[in-house]
Amino acid sequence: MSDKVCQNGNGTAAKPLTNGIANGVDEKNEEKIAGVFYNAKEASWYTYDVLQEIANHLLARTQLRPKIGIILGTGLGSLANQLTDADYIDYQTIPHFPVSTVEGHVGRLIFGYLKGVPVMCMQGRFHYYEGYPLAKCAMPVRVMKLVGCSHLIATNAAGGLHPDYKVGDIMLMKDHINIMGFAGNNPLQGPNDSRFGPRFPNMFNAYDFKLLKKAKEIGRDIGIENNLHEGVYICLGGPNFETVAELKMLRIWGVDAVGMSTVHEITTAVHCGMTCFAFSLITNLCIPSYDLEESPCHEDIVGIGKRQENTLTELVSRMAKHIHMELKK
Ligand SMILES: O=P(O)(O)O[C@H]1O[C@H](CO)[C@@H](O)[C@H]1O
Ligand SMILES: Nc1nc2[nH]cnc2c(=O)[nH]1
Repeated sequence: MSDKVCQNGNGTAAKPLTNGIANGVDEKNEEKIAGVFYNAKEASWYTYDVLQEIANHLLARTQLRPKIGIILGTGLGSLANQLTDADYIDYQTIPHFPVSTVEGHVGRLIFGYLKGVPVMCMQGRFHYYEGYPLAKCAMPVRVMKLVGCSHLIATNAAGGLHPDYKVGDIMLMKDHINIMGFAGNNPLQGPNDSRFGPRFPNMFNAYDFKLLKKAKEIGRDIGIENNLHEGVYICLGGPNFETVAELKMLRIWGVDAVGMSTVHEITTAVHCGMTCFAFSLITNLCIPSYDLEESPCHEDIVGIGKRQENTLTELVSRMAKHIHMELKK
């Protein structure tokens, strides 16, 4: 057994997390968080009017009018350090906004310029396992739309199931499996407000084919083509990582990377007509074997994101630049 903090998957000692959060619960926000646990009704509370109120609040706090929304996944938050002339808006200060409770998710919105392109960036997302209903997890996507974003770039940390994947590789998402939706849990559940989109949205081209092609081109330009893949992502509810039997099943299903986010965000974005691009940073390998000494651990996962900051910044900023130029045409 090695002496790394988290080797055996039995959980790590509770550590103080970022922005004052300890053991996953910020004392100041404990009441707010406790109030949302398992309260699915709250999801449908985010009506068009409430979301418009949030969007108006944000627009009053920044001069920027970005067309591109970015969601930074676990450990990928440092990409936000590259934003210039930025307005930082903590989630706690936004009316009706949840708070981030996970290490590696700072919990603020940033309006700024990414290599000259105006963007709206979530430095920290919301997960189902935090106790938020899926519609609430994905709610900021609708806010992005109401703020004026036509495009979404979503990033995540994920376990690599495909046998060719290595830690640090990037998997461009070409599709996903909405397994939580299979079980009747979907962010679009409940009354449909057609101002956002249709009752029965089509997910056929959820991940924009042209953007996918552009990302591969950029991958070649920045010399990461050998570490760049295209694959299928699945979001499980978490927070536990997978059993060996589950990994075996996911492989049979054609899953290449496994995580606990993104699918409900993309579903919501597609529903409201946004063009989506997403990728997974492969932070650990999901090897379906009982003979392994190591199992995934959140602290390691956060670390991989930080390590890949430069590459990820290059990819995201070049994609943003490309979208920006296309929108100008
Ligand atoms: O999907 P993101 O937020 O990138 O984070 C992934 O990494 C965390 C587990 O370490 C989980 O939250 C999982 O979803
Ligand atoms: N479910 C899941 N989420 C992850 N996020 C990062 N790695 C993993 C993983 O192996 N499994």
